[in-house]
Amino acid sequence: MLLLISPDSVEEALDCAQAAEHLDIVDVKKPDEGSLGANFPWVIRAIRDAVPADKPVSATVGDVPYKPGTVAQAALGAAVSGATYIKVGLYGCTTPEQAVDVMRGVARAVKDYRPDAFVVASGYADAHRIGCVNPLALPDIARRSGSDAAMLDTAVKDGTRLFDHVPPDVCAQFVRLAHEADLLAALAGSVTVEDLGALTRIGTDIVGVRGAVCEGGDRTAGRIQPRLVAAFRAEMDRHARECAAAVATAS
Ligand SMILES: O=C[C@H](O)COP(=O)(O)O
Repeated sequence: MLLLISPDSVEEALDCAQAAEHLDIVDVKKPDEGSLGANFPWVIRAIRDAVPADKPVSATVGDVPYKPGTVAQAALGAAVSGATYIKVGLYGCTTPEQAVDVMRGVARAVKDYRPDAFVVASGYADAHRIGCVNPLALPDIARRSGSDAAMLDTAVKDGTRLFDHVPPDVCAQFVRLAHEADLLAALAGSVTVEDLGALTRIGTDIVGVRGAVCEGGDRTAGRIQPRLVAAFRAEMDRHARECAAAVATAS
């Protein structure tokens, strides 16, 4: 499982750089503009310059409306600024067709510019609270639009977590659907170390985290702490070892 950490500024990205050996993807966002709030192009550029060259930089394009042209242009802006993972939160899409429209535009805009870019279609585990597409529709939306990964995050950061809205067995179904479509499955949403066992067992490819590695567990007032990133990674590695041992024993 890959670890994606979301700094909100160049300063926090430098903290991530200190913990670079423990993480896999640096994900630029602006949490005060929403769950997948988009940051400024110059912040993405500065963060790309600040983190080691072998760490991919991801950027969120926002909790986007159903405006395929606008979103495609914004996604290209993130790619031009140096992000190679482009994450789009399909907040304003109420049907799978709308979501496919948006993601098709994003995939084309981004991959015409940079064919090796990685496009992530993100829905929300608490979609029922905001009226957007159902979480289990995401893998098919990602497949039909030419995206590379299907993701879930939570839209409302009120202390509830991914599994409060989409229990582990349904997340497992999400991962299965993504894998059947040849996509990576990414899961996030106030994930804590307590969730890592289940996330590992169900075969999650990417876990996205911010709050759990911020001081006091506070994703808005707290700042990312390199020691918390290291501790989180150590727990991920422990679960990966336990899972591998259980598989070996069973076979
Ligand atoms: O992409 C992942 C998000 O940054 C998750 O943030 P969170 O762990 O604070 O919900």
